[in-house]
Parts: sequence; structure tokens; C-alpha cells
Amino acid sequence: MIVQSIVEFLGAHTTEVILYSLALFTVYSLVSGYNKPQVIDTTTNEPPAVIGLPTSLPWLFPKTRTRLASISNTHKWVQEGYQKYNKHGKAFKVHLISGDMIILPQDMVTETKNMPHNMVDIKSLEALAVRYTFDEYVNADLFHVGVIRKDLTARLAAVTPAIVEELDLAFRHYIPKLATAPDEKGWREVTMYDLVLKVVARTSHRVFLGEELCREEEYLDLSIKYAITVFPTGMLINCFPKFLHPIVGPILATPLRIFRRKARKFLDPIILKRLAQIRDGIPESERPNDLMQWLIEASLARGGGFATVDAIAVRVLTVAFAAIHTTSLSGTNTFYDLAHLSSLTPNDAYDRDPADLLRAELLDVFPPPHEFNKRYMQRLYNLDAFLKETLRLRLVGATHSERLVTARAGITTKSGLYLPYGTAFSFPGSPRLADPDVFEKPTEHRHVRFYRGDVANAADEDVDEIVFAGDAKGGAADKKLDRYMVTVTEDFPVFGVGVHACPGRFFAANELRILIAWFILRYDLKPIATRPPPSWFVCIDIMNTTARLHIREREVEE
Ligand code: HEM
Repeated sequence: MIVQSIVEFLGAHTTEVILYSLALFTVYSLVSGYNKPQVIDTTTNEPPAVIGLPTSLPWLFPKTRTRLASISNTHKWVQEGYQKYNKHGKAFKVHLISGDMIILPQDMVTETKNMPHNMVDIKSLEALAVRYTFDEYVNADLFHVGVIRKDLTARLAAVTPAIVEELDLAFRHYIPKLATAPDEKGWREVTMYDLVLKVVARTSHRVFLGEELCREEEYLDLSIKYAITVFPTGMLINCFPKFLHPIVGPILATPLRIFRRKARKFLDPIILKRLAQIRDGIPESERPNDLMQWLIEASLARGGGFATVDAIAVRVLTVAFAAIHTTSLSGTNTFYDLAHLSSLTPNDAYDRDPADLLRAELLDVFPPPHEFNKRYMQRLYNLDAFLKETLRLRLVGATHSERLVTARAGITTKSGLYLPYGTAFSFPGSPRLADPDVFEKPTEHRHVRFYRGDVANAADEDVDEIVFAGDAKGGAADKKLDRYMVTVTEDFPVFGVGVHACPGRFFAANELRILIAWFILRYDLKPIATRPPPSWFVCIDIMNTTARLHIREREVEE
């Protein structure tokens, strides 16, 4: 009752809560920052320049005003700082709503990307307030990362038929539900993001949890709601000073706990059944073979609190959070690009409608009845290059790879920049991807940029395996694979860089290829003259999720 009233109060007074939090945060920063070691360039003894401070009334709460302004201005500040400082090998600082951030120049990616956890750690644990938005166990040990990286990636070829089947069923189920009835020319209108989100959630859950749950609408909705509530909750918690987190964290995370309790109604019986199978010695070959099973086994190996039904359920939701939103945004953005670019063709990047280009390649590699398999999917060079170009342009925010210095003594970079314990730092994202010194015609969507049909090995070895093996060596994949979609390079940070590079990207790429292929083989997209405009929230480029596209069924040979 009390919790419900608090949640209702917070919901009705969101603006006030944020403003009070900021005021509190400012007082706290002033007091706690008084004696704190500062970031300093040891060669000049100067701190990095701050970008974004107010120019009018500069003495009036400059930090607090900058933090508030960061909500919609960070991308402009990072662009300015990139040109003024990063391009000359220097760092700069921005005051964000969630705290201060140092933006390091590109040449510091190499020296920091593989630093061990006791020197530098991923900031998302803190930015998402994982302890409260998920639980103490996820916060303490991210062993699901290893499960995704090894087990899921290794079994990708084996799970591809299930992905193909579920995706087909999901599209056939959701298009009639979400799209309008066809008009006289056969066009139907649909909110593309809603469609892609549902299809991706269901298909991913097929591999994560098996057939049993992936078609359960109520569970899918809860898992989606959980995933989209995590980020704002983490942001809100981080507006409060750290010492208040143990109080405000559990209160603000109440809606998440409610979703989790409802989701556990579905998850618990399956987890209990699987735990019983293991306890009863059912042979491994007779047990389910999906991500939930691998997570259960890894949790049992950790033992103690990690192996409770609650902790396992939260870890399943953690993986769904990491997977579904990112993949849906990538898929929807690809459809926006296909629809928009087709209104601009022919041009010097596309001599014909891009959907036709991709379709021709698909029909060549997978003639009807389109039996997709993972190995041949690697021959879809145009599709791969198109997807990679969409990710480059649409999936990277103003900054990337946010990290926290965890070394008690701080770290000093080769160029002499001292970053004390607790410093948050990151690297320029979209400004560098839009830099003509890095990419030719950087703001244009040009699939030829990443086309690798000319350098691909005719023997068709498993290129995922080569890239995966490169990860283990610290990111040194075969140079010939730099244009491959999942290859991480320092100039393509869409999946992060170094030790924290996305472990699920092989799965995501596989799912995206099948998703786009399924759709363009069966549907046309009506060209749109204007691409749905995104908006900025602090460092993030937020895709338009409400745009409606027109789709029309094609006559196909099934
Ligand atoms: C196109 C889709 C995806 C994109 C663009 C994407 C992007 C990223 C990025 C940029 C990072 C690094 C974050 C950082 O360095 O701070 C990351 C990490 C991560 N991703 Fe993905 N991701 C995608 C799909 C997936 C999928 C499908 C899964 C799970 C099956 C997944 C699981 C994870 C996990 C667990 C991490 C944390 C890694 C760590 O802490 O070391 N992602 N992802």
C-alpha cells in the first residue's frame, strides 16, 4: 500500500522529483568533490576543458544548469569537443545529468579497451543501477556474458532452423494483428517498430526459453515492459547522490519488481522443472538445449544465492533486456533506411532500389523455397553491408564504451592524462562516424562501404568462427574481415570494443539477416521521402518508434 502510494506520487510529480534530485546532487557533488583528486593532464598540470557551460550568467549554478541542459544538448557538445580537442589528441569534459564524463580521444581506445576489471569497468552496471533494476547477483557476477559468448554463439548454426521457423510464424501472426486492412492497391499501414519488436521478442525467446514460453503473449509483453523500463529507472536512480541509492533505488525500481513478479509466474514452473531434471539425473542429451538451460547450469555451478529460482529468473530477464531492444531498433532502422533510400534512387550509392538489390542476392543464394542456413547466410554480402551501414549511422550515440576507473590509485594514460578512481570516461561516437577524415561521405548510407564480396574467401569458411577467435586474442580478427558485419574495429564501435564488445552480436546479426530476408522476399515497402526523425536524450540517439510504414504483400513462389 505504502509502496503503491510512493509510486503513484513519483509518477504524478516526475518533474519535481528530477529537479529536487538535481539540486540534491549538486550540493552533494560540491561537498564530496571538495577534496577529491581531479582529472589532470600531468604534462601541463591542467584539467581537461569543459564543454557546455552556460555563457549567460555564468556564475549562477553553472554545473546544475549544464546538467539540466545536457538532456538535449550533449550530442552538440560532444561534436564541438571532438573537433576542438579530440581531433588534436586531447580529452574534454561534459557535465551530464547523471554525473561528469571525460571524453577521451580516439588514440586512447587501444590502450584502455582491454584493461582488466580491477583497473577499468563497464559503466552500464552503474548507469543502469543494475543492483536495483536487476539484482545483487547480476551486479556481482556477469557470468551470463560468457554463456552468451560461448554457448549461444557456438550453437548458432544449430538454432538457426528454430529462428527461421519462429520468425515466419511470428510475422504471419503479428502482421494481420498490427497492420490495417489492405487498401484497394493492397497497401497496409503498420507501426514498424511495434511489429519488429514483437517478432524479435518472440523469435529470440524461442532460442532463449524454448517453444513453451515464446508464444505466451502475456510473458512476452512483461519481458518487453521490463526491458524498456530498466533504462529510465537507472537514469532516475542516478540523479540521486550515491549514498541515497540504497533508499531511492528499491523505491524507484518498484514497477520493475512488479513486472518481475508477474513474469516469474511463467518462469518459475519451467525453472523448477528443469532444476528437478538435473537433480534427478536426467541425461544431458534429454534435457532442453536453450539459453535458459545453459544459464541454469552456469548458475548451479556458481551455487549459493546465484542458484535460486529468483536469481535465475532475473538473469533470464537480464539477457532479454540486452538482446531484444537493441536488435529491434536495428531491424526497424533498416526498414526505415530501405523505405527512405528507395525514394532517393537511383543515386551514386544505389543504382537501383536497395530492396531489389538485396532481394536479387537472396534469390541467388537461397532460391525458393528459401531454406536459410547460417553458413550460406555469410554469402549475403550486400545484405551484410547494408545492415552494417545502417548500424554505423543509426545505432551509435554521441559517445561509446562508457567506462569507470576502478583502480584505487587511478590510471595515467600514455599521453600523461591522470584519471582518478571513480572517473567516468568514454569516446566520441557519432561525431567520429560523421568525420570525413574517417569515412568518405560519412553521413550518406552507402552499402558499398562495407561490401566484401570482392575479398571474401570462396571456400566459405565459417567467418563467425574467425571473428570469434579474434575476440579471444583481444580483437585482432583477419583484416580481410574488417568489413564483415560483426567484426569489431576501433572505427566501428556499434558493438562496443575490447573485452566488453557485445557477446550477442553473432546471434543478433543472424537474426537480423533472417528478419530482413523474410520480409523483403514477401513484402514491398512504400518509399518514404523523409526518414522518421530521431531525437536526442543526453548521449543517446533515440529512434522514432511511432512511424507508420506502408507494406504490401508480394506475389512469391513459396
Ligand atoms: C544489433 C543488436 C545489438 C547491438 C547494437 C548491441 C550493442 C552492444 C554494445 C555497444 C555493447 C557494449 C557496451 C559497452 O561497451 O559499454 C553490448 C554489450 C552487451 N550485449 Fe549487445 N548488442 C546487440 C545485441 C545483443 C544480443 C542479441 C545480446 C544477447 C543475446 C546482447 C548481449 C549483450 C551483453 C550481455 C553485453 C554486456 C557485455 C559485457 O558486459 O561485457 N547484445 N552490446
